[in-house]
Amino acid sequence: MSRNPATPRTTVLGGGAWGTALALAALHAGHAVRLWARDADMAAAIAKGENPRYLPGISFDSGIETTTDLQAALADADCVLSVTPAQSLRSVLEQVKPHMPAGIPFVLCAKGIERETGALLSSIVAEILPDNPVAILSGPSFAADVARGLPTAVVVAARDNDLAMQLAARFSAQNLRCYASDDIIGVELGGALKNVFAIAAGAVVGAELGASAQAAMVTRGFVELRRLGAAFGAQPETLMGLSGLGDLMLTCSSTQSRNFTYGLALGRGESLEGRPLAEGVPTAAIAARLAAEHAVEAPIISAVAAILQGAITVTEAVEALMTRPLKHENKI
Ligand SMILES: NC(=O)C1=CN([C@@H]2O[C@H](COP(=O)(O)OP(=O)(O)OC[C@H]3O[C@@H](n4cnc5c(N)ncnc54)[C@H](O)[C@@H]3O)[C@@H](O)[C@H]2O)C=CC1
Ligand SMILES: O=C(CO)COP(=O)(O)O
Repeated sequence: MSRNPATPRTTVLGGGAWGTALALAALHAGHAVRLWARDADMAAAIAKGENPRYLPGISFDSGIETTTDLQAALADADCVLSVTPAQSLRSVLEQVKPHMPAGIPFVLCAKGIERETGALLSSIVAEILPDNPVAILSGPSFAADVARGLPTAVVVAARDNDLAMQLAARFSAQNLRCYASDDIIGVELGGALKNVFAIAAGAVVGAELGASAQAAMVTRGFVELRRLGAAFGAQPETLMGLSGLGDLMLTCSSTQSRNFTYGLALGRGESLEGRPLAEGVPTAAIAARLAAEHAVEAPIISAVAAILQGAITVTEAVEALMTRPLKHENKI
């Protein structure tokens, strides 16, 4: 179907909770929206105004055009939002590459680091789609809140500040406020690593160690985020913002977070089989390796990785963290 060239034409890759919510947000911002889902039933349901698997109980405006055909999805797009899980990005990009219009922004909305290589997602885009500017959309934003039209603020980062401003304006609408940033690395790291600390915070709560321990875990996790940020060249103030402190506040304290509830299950000793996507699981392992390679002290990230590997228990991890050598609080 041809679309009005004056209307922003946004293509969303991914028919999960966040892809659906962002497609709706783009629709509400006045865009013509096409959503690609690999699953035909999912595509059909979203076109009808529901996503019973990932956004149960929420019905929304139909008006999102859906397809399982990637070429058709990308045909006349002028901006692409990439909303499949972090570990699938490389394979999705290989499929996207032959059909991707040159020069249009590719906006990453997943939160994670590639498990196999340690590559930041933006560098995978730069490698596979060298002719498309990459941007990152991140910040404290539960899909269900955005799909319900509740007020939410996020940040959009691009290396080129003008592009970041254009994208922030493009996706802002009455109840979605987008700030701009030129710090891709900081925004990316904040989004990826908060998931690891959400697992840690959930584990503390699940093990009934108390609200004080939860606050300590999140605060010291934030120190590790700032240390890794410094090692990777992130701007420190970025991590004090929405994709950093803001997303830690949200996901380290709410049972709406899949990473927090994954940690809860860990702390309670419950089964971890068949749980919803928890991006912090693969990211913890690779973040622990990256921290070691960059000589960054990151005992919480290492502890989460070791717990997930089955090498230590939550109780052992907390005991080890509590008995580390005493130190000055502000030595980043
Ligand atoms: N749900 C939320 O509140 C938010 C999620 N995010 C991030 O967005 C990303 C996606 O999360 P959700 O949509 O919530 O996950 P989800 O589990 O609800 O949906 C994931 C979707 O990706 C599809 N998918 C998985 N592998 C694929 C592949 N190889 N090719 C094509 N499609 C594939 C699945 O079929 C599913 O439709 C994650 O990185 C998450 O951290 C970011 C902000 C908010
Ligand atoms: O990233 C999110 C909110 O900002 C969603 O968190 P979860 O993936 O833990 O549900």
